[in-house]
Amino acid sequence: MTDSTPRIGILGADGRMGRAVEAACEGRFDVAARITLANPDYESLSACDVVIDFSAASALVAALAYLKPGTALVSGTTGLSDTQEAVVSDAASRLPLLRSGNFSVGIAVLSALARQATATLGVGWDIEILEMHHRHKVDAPSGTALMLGDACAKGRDVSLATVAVQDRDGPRRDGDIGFAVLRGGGVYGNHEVRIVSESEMITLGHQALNRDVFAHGALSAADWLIGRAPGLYTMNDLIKT
Ligand SMILES: NC(=O)C1=CN([C@@H]2O[C@H](COP(=O)(O)OP(=O)(O)OC[C@H]3O[C@@H](n4cnc5c(N)ncnc54)[C@H](OP(=O)(O)O)[C@@H]3O)[C@@H](O)[C@H]2O)C=CC1
Ligand SMILES: O=C(O)C1=N[C@H](C(=O)O)C[C@H](O)C1
Repeated sequence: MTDSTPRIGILGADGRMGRAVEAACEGRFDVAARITLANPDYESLSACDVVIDFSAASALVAALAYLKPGTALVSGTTGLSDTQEAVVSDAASRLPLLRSGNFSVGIAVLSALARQATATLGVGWDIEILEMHHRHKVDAPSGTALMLGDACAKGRDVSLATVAVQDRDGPRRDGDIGFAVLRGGGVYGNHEVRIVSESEMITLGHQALNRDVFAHGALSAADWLIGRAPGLYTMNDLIKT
């Protein structure tokens, strides 16, 4: 480590992702703060150049108050309420903030393909999004599934909120974007977008083969984000530069 090695804070450091991030920091980042539920020393975040968050919505919201203006924040936590989403988005007026429901490059590409496919195909095709994750996952549908749903909705020029069906208990309506959720075992994260007509079905899919893909993606985002102007950034900003 040198004096110029960026100082990083890990929010949710003892979690599955927090541990993967800490391991991936080796030789690249100086881990200056580790925030856990047992030791929530948020003050230590004020000494960091960048904070990586894979924790819980309440922890993310609590941490915001301790970040000095200009501290880069990379957040992957999913399952925020609308109110929590608004609080976090507001923080982008004083922090460079990059958020994504998925830090893999493969999902960024899948998302672009899903948008392109739904824009090209138009009406007459039904969209269903399937996801499977490990048995411990708290939120459903996953942040990634919602991102993919949003990409499909944008392809159709509609708002996802008006067409999303998360708990189907009746017939499908034209224009619905349906979500199906599976949980079990140790699955890192599988996602499929199915686009189906009366005669054919397109399946666009992605499987995460380990958790490191998310950790390395988040650290690439951290490298890119340090020193940028306050604002809300996404993986697309990183990929296109
Ligand atoms: N964007 C992406 O690419 C990815 C996003 N994620 C998301 O990241 C989040 C974390 O996932 P994962 O690591 O699997 O979950 P874990 O439950 O393994 O980790 C979360 C950690 O945060 C801790 N925590 C909870 N509340 C607080 C708090 N108030 N202060 C400090 N620490 C707290 C938990 O402590 P305790 O265990 O004691 O409850 C736990 O150690 C989820 O929202 C998940 O969806 C996950 C993978 C990739
Ligand atoms: O909780 C997880 O594990 C994951 N969560 C993210 C999500 O909600 O999409 C990303 C990835 O699929 C793993």
